[in-house]
Amino acid sequence: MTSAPPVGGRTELRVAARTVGLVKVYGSGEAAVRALDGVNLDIHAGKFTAIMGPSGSGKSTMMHCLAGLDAASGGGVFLGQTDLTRLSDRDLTALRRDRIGFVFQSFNLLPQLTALQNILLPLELAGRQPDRQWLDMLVGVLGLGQRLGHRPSELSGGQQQRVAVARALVTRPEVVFADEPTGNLDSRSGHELLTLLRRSVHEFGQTVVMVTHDPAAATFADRVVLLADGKLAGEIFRPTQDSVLDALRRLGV
Ligand SMILES: Nc1ncnc2c1ncn2[C@@H]1O[C@H](COP(=O)(O)OP(=O)(O)OP(=O)(O)O)[C@@H](O)[C@H]1O
Repeated sequence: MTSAPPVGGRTELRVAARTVGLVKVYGSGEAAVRALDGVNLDIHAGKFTAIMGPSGSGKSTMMHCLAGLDAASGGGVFLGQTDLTRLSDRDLTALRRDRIGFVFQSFNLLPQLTALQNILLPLELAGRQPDRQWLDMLVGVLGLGQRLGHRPSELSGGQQQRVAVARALVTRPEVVFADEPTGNLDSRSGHELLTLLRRSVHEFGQTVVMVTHDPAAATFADRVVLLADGKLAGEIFRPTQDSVLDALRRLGV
């Protein structure tokens, strides 16, 4: 039986999520694709981690496995001490609802709900009451106070993305996963969004994991983890645009 390795360890960093020998194979026989090939990765709690690498290197697969959206083919995936590979579909759904936040590139807001209703949806699904102070703070920091009664179609792309961020943070999840969160934004809105994610980490202790192709976006992270061909291919602490570009170049991007 796989059990969660001790949290902490030599670096004194707390571990929010962890993969142990993670393997993910799509398809079977001749058509099988080994998207992840034995990845051991710790996601540090209260830190902003970016996952980067060439197209097809396994970034989205990694994130989907970590977030319990995709089942591992082998190895372990832990959120805190919980091994996701041992959970039933029902328990995984509850875990995603109660312990994880998501920010998708396409926002995924419900069009018939107002901004506020979208933000509160995860709490409603979990049968929890909003923490009024936290909600007010999020809405204030995100500059959404005047827009709470609007539907997504009445909001700009940047505003929609801020609603999506508020929705991801409202439950104070153990980890927020962001998949190319700036992909559909102009550069100013993208910069604002990354600043918000970074503030949620450094001011509120949130753990954030982001998949991105953008070296400028990666500089908002505390650490960049590089993937190539489904394997870990390095990491950069306190990334700069130059150090990220160098690393990507070495990987043939
Ligand atoms: N549902 C699937 N069925 C079959 N193969 C898949 C599936 N999803 C991903 N793959 C394959 O797994 C590998 C890793 O894909 P993944 O989407 O994780 O890469 P990525 O690094 O996120 O790529 P990109 O930067 O292009 O988004 C690729 O070879 C991809 O074609």
